[in-house]
Amino acid sequence: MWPSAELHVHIEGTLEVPLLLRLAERNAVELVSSDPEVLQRRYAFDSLQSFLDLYYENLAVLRTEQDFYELCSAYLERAARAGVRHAEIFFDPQSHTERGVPLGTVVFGLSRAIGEAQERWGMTASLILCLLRHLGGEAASDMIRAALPFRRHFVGVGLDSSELGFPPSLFQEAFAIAAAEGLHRVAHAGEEGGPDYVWEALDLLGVERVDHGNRALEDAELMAVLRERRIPLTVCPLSNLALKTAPDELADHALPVMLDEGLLASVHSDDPAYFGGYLDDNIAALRAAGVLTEEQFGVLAANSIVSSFASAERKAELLAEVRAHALALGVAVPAAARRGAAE
Ligand SMILES: Nc1ncnc2[nH]cnc12
Ligand SMILES: [Zn+2]
Repeated sequence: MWPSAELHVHIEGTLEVPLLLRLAERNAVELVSSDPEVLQRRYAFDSLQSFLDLYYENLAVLRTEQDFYELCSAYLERAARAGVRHAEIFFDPQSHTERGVPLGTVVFGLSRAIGEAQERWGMTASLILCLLRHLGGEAASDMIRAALPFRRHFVGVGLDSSELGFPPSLFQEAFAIAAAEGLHRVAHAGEEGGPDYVWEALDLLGVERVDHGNRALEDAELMAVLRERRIPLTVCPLSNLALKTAPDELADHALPVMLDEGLLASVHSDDPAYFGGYLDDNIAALRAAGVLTEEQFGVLAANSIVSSFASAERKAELLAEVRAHALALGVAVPAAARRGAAE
C-alpha cells in the first residue's frame, strides 16, 4: 500500500451501520429500523442531496463527547489499515449545534481521538471545520465566530453540503474571518456545481485546495490556473460513482485526464461508510478499472502528501516513505518524492 495523506473525509460520513445501531441504543434514539440490513439498504443514492438527507438524519445518534471520540477513533483505526499516514478530517459542527449538541462536545470528542493518533496508529491527524452551505452565509459567519475559542483544535475551514444554489460567493465573510485567523481554507466546488463555482472558490474565498473539482475540466482556462498555481484537487472516485457525479464506469473517470493535464490531483474517500469504501477501497477500485499505472498510483500518493497542511518536516518524512515504497516495488520514484523536502 502506498503511504498516503487522507485530505477529504467527513468524519460524520464514517458512521458505519454497526456504530449507528450501538449509539442509537446507548442514546435511546429511535431509528427507522433496528435491522442492519434494512439500514444498509438505505445507503443507495441518485444525487448529492439524496445522500445528504440520510447523512443528516443518521447524525441524530451522535450526542456525547464519547460518541464523537468513538466515531473518530474508529475512523483513524480503519484509516491506518488503509495506508493513511496523515489525515485532515472534516467535521460539520452546524449539523450538531443545530440539534442542541454543544460545540465543545463535538470538538473535544474528536480532538481526543486525534490526540491519540500518533501513539496508537503512528499517524498524524488534524481537523478542518466545514461550514454548511444550505444554512447560508450569515449562519456560516456566526459559526466561525463561535468556533474561534476552539481555534487550536482545527487547522482550517472548509465548505460543504448542497452545492447547487449555494455558490462560494455567499460565504466570503466567513472565509475572511478564517483567513484573518490564519486558518487554511478549502471548499467543495465542481462536484455538482460548474466551473464557475471553482472560480469563485479561488477568487472570492482564496481557497488553497479544491474538494472534488471534477467539473473544472470543462474550462481550459481554469485548468491552466489550477495547474500553474499548483492548487490541489481532492478527488473521490467511489463518491462520484455513488452520487452519480461522474460516469457510471470508473474506467471513464476524469482522474487519468487530471494527471495527464499535470493537475495536482489525489484520491480520497469522502464519506466511506456511505459510498462503499475507505482510501484503500478507492485505490483498489481504480486498480480494478485498469486505467492507471503503478507509477501513477505513486504519483497520487505523493500528491496527497504534497497537498496536505502537514509541517514541512512531516511531509519530508512521508515523501521518504513513498520513495522507499517505490524502490521496494521497483517502479519509478514519483517526482514529488524525489524532490522530497524541497516541495
Ligand atoms: N460529498 C459531499 N459533498 C458535499 N457535502 C458533503 N458532506 C458530506 N459529504 C459531502
Ligand atoms: Zn466531501
